Amino acid sequence: MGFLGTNELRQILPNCIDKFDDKRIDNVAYELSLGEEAYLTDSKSGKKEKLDDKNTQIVIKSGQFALLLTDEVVSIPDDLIAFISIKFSQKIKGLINVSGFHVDPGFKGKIIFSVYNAGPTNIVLDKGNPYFMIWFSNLTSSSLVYNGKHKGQNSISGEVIHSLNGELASPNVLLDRIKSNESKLTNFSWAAGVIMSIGLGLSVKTCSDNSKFNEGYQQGLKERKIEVLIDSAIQRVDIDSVINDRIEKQLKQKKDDSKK
Ligand SMILES: Nc1ccn([C@H]2C[C@H](O)[C@@H](COP(=O)(O)OP(=O)(O)OP(=O)(O)O)O2)c(=O)n1
Repeated sequence: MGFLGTNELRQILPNCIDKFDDKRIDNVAYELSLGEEAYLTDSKSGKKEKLDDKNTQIVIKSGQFALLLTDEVVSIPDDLIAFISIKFSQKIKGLINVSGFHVDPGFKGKIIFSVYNAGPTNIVLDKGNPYFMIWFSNLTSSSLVYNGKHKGQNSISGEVIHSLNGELASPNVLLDRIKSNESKLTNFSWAAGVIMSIGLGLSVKTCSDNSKFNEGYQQGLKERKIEVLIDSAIQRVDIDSVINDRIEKQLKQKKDDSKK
């Protein structure tokens, strides 16, 4: 088993790649480009993107997955196996090839790359640009040829998209949630602070009202005690003797007056 070199690629690839272009041979690899379909996991519509002359770009946001369909239909000869990857210029930005790395002998169809943006920034890809690489290797003996469900694949199937549906706990989504929870917590702290201040003010006022009431009550109690004391003192004085005393004084006065 050995990888095919540049000259061997030039000989066999015109029969293996439907849109073969000699300029796409890159040493011992061939460059594959982004085709007409892509699916982004943060798609609002939940549908795949159709790329054409007007809609030429996709943006894979940081922390998002995407499915990318190649422009080329690849036909692997029965006596070869191929290996696929993403070019370094995209990898360095954080684009990771999550999907399989091999293409079976006898496979024919477009390749679907499942990728993840593990980088800190959005990654922009253009239709028709070469982002992928494929290497070919011969086998040491003959093998079974591929006859599975991906045979003849020409688009990103609903089944494949469905497998990526659901909530994606990407770092960016989590970061957004943390930020939103932080701002909710700040608002809650403000509201709690305001409520606590109002409560504190009310309880201080209630305490002061209570102490004023107590003061008034004690003062009233004192005055009432004094009234009771005065009343009892008055009651103790003998009213009759006072009246008698006055009558006697007046009688004596009259007597004195008549003598005169
Ligand atoms: N990123 C990739 C990787 C592989 N393939 C194609 C080429 C392979 O020959 C074929 C089957 O690969 P696997 O066996 O790894 O995939 P599955 O297990 O999904 O398919 P199957 O059930 O047919 O084995 O899928 C593809 O289109 N895109």
